[in-house]
This record gives sequence, structure tokens and C-alpha cells, in this order.
Amino acid sequence: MKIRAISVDIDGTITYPDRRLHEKALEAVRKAESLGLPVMLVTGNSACFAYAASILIGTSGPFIAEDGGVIGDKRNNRIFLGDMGDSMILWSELKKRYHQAEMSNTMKFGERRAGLVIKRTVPVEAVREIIRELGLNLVAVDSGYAIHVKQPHVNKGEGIRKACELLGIRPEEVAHIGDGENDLDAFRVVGYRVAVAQAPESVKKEADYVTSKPYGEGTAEGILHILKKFGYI
Ligand SMILES: O=C(O)COP(=O)(O)O
Ligand SMILES: [Mg+2]
Repeated sequence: MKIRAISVDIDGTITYPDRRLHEKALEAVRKAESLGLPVMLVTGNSACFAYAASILIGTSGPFIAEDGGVIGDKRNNRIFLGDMGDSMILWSELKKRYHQAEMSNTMKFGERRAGLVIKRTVPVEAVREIIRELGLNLVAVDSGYAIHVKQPHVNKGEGIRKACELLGIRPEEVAHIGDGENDLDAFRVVGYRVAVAQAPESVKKEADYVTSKPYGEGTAEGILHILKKFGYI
């Protein structure tokens, strides 16, 4: 089995718990890149966020943003794999029932194109209940940092498939590292799966390797593990 790219989640995976970039994860990503293994950022964050992160970190693979809704590259070309769909119908119903419901800060300036992101002030089950009741063509996923409401075909797995077409490799040749339930869709399409230590059980049980350290430090460990296991070092 050959691994030709690493895809890595951002929040909780290359960061500290509070979302600051972890130096050890940064070093490990750069090491993979220096050994000729392209890294792709795969995140629930908006495309502008992923675009900036990709440039600052120095990842050479395409980035996948909005939980698979948008693929982008260094020249800021973008491919959209989804749109807002029924998400505003969901939002008006949610707001009626839960006064504490709040959109993510990244919803403010029309930055998002492929789904609604809400703060974790309402349980994901409440959102799912409204989707079921109204028969909306949406799914709700809790990344551990926010609740993502999107069309069912929008997910990190489909995003990785599209990014692989751009790279000219197969999804089975990708190793993915993540920490949240939104990473499970990525796990479904890739050839090798790494969960960082603080990931929920549902994610760890699907992983080929679970790191001993959490957050960015765990990812540094996970990247080194991949580099060794697949003969890069
Ligand atoms: O945007 C989020 O909710 C979390 O982003 P992540 O997919 O990079 O962890
Ligand atoms: Mg995450």
C-alpha cells in the first residue's frame, strides 16, 4: 500500500484546544512536505480561513473547506460541491424554538456558501429533530467546535475524492488525521486513518492508529507514524 498525500483536519488536530496553531504539528506538516508528501487541509472552517491557513502553513495540496463543500488551491481557484440548500428554512425554525441559537461568526459576511454553521448552544439532536420533522434535505454534524448543517452529499469524504482528482491520485492513497465526527466521512474514503487522543470514541474506534498525545502534539506524532510506516523516513 502506498500513501501519496496526507489530509489533515484543522481545529483540534493541528491546533491547541483553543484553536491556536500547534508548533509541533506545523513542524511535522512541513517535514511531510519536505519529503515530497503533499498535505491537504480538510476542515469545517470557511474557505477564506482554509486558504490563509494553507499559505501560512505551507501545504501544497488543495484545501477542502466547509466540511467538503468547497475545494480550493493556492491560486484561490474554488470548486463548490454544495450550496445553502434548505439550511435557511432550518435556521428560521430553530430560532423560533431556541432563543439561544446563534450562527457561527463565520456566517456574518456571506463567507459561507455550502452550509449553515451554528454555535454549540443547542444540542445537535435538536437540530436533527427539526430536519426530520420538516423533511429537509440536510444533515447536522457536530465537529466538536460547531454544528454544521449541510446537504447530505457535502462531507469531507466527497471533498477528498474531488481533491484527489486534482492531485491525480486515488483516495485510498491518502492518510487522514482528525479529531471530530465530521472526520468520519473522511475516514470512509481514505486508505489510512489516524485519530488524535482526545477524539470521541466514535472516531477512535474507526481509526487504524490512535495517537498517545492529544491535539497538535498528537498530530505531530501521527504524521511521524505515517512517514515511518509508509517508508518516507
Ligand atoms: O469548523 C469547525 O467546526 C471545525 O473545523 P475542523 O473540521 O477543522 O475541526
Ligand atoms: Mg477538528
